[in-house]
Amino acid sequence: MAGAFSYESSELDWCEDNYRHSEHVVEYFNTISSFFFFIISPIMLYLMHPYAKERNLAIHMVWTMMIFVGLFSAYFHMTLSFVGQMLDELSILWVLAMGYAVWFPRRLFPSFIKDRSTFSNLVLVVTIISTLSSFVKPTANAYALNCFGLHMLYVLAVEMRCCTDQKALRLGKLSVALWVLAITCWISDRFGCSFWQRLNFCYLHGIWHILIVIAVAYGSTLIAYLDANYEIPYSLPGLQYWPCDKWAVGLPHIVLKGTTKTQKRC
Ligand SMILES: CCCCCCCC/C=C\CCCCCCCC(=O)N[C@@H](CO)[C@H](O)/C=C/CCCCCCCCCCCCC
Ligand SMILES: [Ca+2]
Ligand SMILES: [Zn+2]
Repeated sequence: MAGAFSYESSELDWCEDNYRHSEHVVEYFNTISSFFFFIISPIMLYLMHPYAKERNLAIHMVWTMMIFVGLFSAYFHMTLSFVGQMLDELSILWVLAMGYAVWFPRRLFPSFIKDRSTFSNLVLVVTIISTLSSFVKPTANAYALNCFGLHMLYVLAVEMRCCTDQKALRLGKLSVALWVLAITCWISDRFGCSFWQRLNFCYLHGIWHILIVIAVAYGSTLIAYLDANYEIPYSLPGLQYWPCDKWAVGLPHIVLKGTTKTQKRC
């Protein structure tokens, strides 16, 4: 058991040279880049609050758990231990499950599912089974997680088919572009390491960390915006960018221009 905590007990080893910058941190840049999750997650929690308050406070679980993804990712790259790998992968699985439970469009539910709470229970059962099966062949977990990423892209594409809202379309294109860039870095680091070592540039996995957290911020805001239009249309949801809506770059969030629960009660 103690072996599972020991340095380099994971079968995974990313392209970055081990112990290059510190004798205590196996992959330095991969560890440092995981801290991006700590920067983006609290900002997203703050920006999502008006929408979550109106829709369901459980939505905050997604970005709260992303803080743990960052923590476990940093621990994994610092040690490359088996426990670090499992914590990193299982925390991603549970964030994805949370995202599906709160945002999966109601009209795409399987016909035998009546409401969101039954759907969430189904997601919970599937996630518990996946958690247990992740110990069978741990090296396959990352690929399975990326398949969920592909499924999310499919759900987004289905939802955007009839969309004419220019701001949402732009956000959709940006999310997909960021995801493509991120996954290219992840695959290149995994399978093209000897090439990158020859160029003395072994930082693609760290760049993946930065790109994927921004892709998730963009993609999840878009899904949340489509959800708000469907579930709380009276609140007149709109899309804006933080810190300044006029800038070409920034973090997207939902603004509610119509009535809200508190206003309705008055
Ligand atoms: C309708 C469903 C909506 C769900 C929205 C939920 C959003 C949260 C999704 C995912 C969190 C991703 C976190 C990535 C953490 C990276 C840590 C890491 O690098 N781990 C690696 C080892 O260090 C590991 O090998 C990585 C495994 C692959 C993880 C793949 C996750 C899928 C990401 C999907 C993101 C889609 C973005 C949206 C684009 C439109
Ligand atoms: Ca390495
Ligand atoms: Zn990583």
